[in-house]
Amino acid sequence: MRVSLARAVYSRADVYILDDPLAAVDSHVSKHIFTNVLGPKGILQSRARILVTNAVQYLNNVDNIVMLCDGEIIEQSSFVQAMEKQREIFEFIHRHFEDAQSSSENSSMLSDIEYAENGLGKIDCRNSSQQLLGRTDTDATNGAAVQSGDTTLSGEDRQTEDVGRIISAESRRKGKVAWSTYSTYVNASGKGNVTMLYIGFLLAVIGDVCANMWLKYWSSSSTDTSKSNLTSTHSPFYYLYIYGGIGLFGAAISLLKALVLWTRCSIRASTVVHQNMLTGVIRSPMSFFDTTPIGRILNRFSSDVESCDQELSSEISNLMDSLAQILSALAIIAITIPHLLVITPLLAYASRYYQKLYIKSSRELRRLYSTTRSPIFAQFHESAAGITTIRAYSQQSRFITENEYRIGQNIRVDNASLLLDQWLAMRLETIGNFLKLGAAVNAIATMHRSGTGDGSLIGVVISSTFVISGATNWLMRTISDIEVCMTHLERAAEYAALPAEAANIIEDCRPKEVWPEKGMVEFRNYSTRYRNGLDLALKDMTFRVMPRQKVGIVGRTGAGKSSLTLALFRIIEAAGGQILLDGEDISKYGLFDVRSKLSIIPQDAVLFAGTVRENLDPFNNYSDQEIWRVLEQANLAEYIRNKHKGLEFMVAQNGSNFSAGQRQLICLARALLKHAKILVLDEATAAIDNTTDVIIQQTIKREFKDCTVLTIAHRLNTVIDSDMVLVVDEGRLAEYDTPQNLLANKQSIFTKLVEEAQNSNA
Ligand SMILES: Nc1ncnc2c1ncn2[C@@H]1O[C@H](COP(=O)(O)OP(=O)(O)OP(=O)(O)O)[C@@H](O)[C@H]1O
Repeated sequence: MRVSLARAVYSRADVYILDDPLAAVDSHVSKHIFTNVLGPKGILQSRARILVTNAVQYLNNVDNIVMLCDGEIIEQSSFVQAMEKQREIFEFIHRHFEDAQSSSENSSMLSDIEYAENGLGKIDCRNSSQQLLGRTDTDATNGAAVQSGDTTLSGEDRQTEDVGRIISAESRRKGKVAWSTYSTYVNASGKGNVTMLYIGFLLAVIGDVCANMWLKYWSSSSTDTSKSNLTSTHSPFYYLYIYGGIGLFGAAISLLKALVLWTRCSIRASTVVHQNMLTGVIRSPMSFFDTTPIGRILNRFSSDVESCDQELSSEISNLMDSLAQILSALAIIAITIPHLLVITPLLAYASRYYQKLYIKSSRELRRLYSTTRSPIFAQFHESAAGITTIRAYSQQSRFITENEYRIGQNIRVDNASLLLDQWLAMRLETIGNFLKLGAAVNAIATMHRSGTGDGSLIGVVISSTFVISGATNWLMRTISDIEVCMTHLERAAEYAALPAEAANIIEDCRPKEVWPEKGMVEFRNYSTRYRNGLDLALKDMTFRVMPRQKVGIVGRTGAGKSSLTLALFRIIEAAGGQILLDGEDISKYGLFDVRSKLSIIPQDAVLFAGTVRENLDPFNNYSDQEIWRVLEQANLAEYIRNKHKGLEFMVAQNGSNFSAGQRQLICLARALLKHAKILVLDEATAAIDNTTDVIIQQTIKREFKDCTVLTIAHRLNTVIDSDMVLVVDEGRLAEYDTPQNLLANKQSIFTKLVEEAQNSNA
């Protein structure tokens, strides 16, 4: 968020629209942002600012407040007017402070600890608006303090960004395609299918030779009879029928070959290659997705797979056809004028020489073509995803230029490939012409020697040399194209062999159905990092959460709170130490067994394209009644009911037809439905207004009273009545105690966080 904000600030626009920039940051940072950037004395003071926010505490510092309800503006006024009129805005602000106070009052901590003693000053909801009205803006000292605090934060941030931006360069192999890639394709096609194809190929060669030899026999028998003035013993239909029969045989073989190739080998190979690739990517650890742009993955799944789907099979078909033509023509020459074969090795050698030169460049060019395509996909994906930002900053021309540049780079490679094709074609044509010349000279010499010469024989030989010339040309290109296509298969196979996460299920070591029965969570000297080469995100953490305890996890932005939950789900694996659930080390179980036992409402709530029902219950395990019950509990039932189609209402891709808050509520409903023994709430209500938040908090308390709940929160009021509070600081466990004890210690980080929250609310 801070990076987006910085980008916005430096765009120097006239109007700034800031969509809840304070939602996912702690109170310290949010106050800093408001004071130094968005507020009346901030950097943007001379610019028009439209701030979309739930952060009610800043409303007295804005010029105009617009309140929306059900898509309509229900009130619009300055803060002072709104307080005087005491209508919707007043009610909303009032409710916010009432809720804040009631959640504070609910907490045992607040009843035990004298707030006044800590110098925090209780918020009086009756006076809240007056407090807001009378509040002077952040003074210079405060601002300075915040600023000094942020210097460290910016430092951290820069460091984080540097690391976060590391995108691994796309690998590009060099040299020959390994034989293992060919065998991968043969195995994917199915060995039985390949054998059938091979037999079909041999039969096609035999059919071709027979057809040509029959033609020769036919024409020579008519020459013989005319020479000896005899009538042929067979009618022309005899020859024609047999020739037709051979032709039919050839056609049947071709059909069989095509069927085997296209309906068995090709489809099977494509399915297997795609499936393996998909499995490889889906099973990849998070570090892969962190370092691989989505466009690169899309490129492999589109153009590389397309090449396996379409090009490769048609090239194999071409290869078989041209090879069959060459072999049958060679067989005819060998039977008729064998000494002509002497020149064929020479010509074959010359063709192969040029083909080898060609393939070296062509293969690398194709690899380069594939790697220069990925940035086009990546940039296109990035542009489509950030279209609103691009338009808002009028950066269309920059993105178009960049797109053109990337396409240009790709076309340059394509152009070089086309030129290379012409280079090869010219050389192969010349070689073919030498063969034709050799055959013609040979025929004339033979006729000259014998004085007569067998016309039919010479005709067959010359036509065979024409076939050899054309087919050799075609064969050389096809061999090259197959190798080039194999570079795509090589790329696909590379994704199929990506390093995978731990096994989903370890058959020899599966937890009991009821595990974790109690819900005890224990971290023992646990450390983790996002990937090799990065600093530890969590360092030597040791703590224990007792069954049914409610633990609030707090800390500054970037302290490591979310990493803690990722570690629990084994999204990132341990660099040292252990995590135990009910005393069992989670690393010994398969990932499915661990993850299916936990529930999470994540910071970025994820919804999938499909119906509301599918999003809540993808495996169809629950009845409609149960689903409505959890929707009711999540305060969403009315909204979904109003959608007419109810549970069948379609959720758009990424849940884009739901607001951020509603997406979180659907995740809450999902967790309520699953009702796992351990629930993790990662800023689960960051995008939800305070009143709904209070309802949700009550629901969670009621419904998960028998469960262990770990709550990560920036709004401290949501964790202040937890059984325990765990403070994370720079990846370390800084404090772990009851909120009462932590607040009793004026030096504790938790006390400071609460003070900051109170200050920003005051
Ligand atoms: N995918 C990632 N790759 C590399 N480093 C990461 C990644 N995600 C987080 N980090 C780093 O790990 C550290 C802890 O981040 P984490 O997201 O756990 O913090 P947090 O306390 O949850 O922050 P916030 O309150 O903003 O959500 C930070 O230094 C962050 O830069």
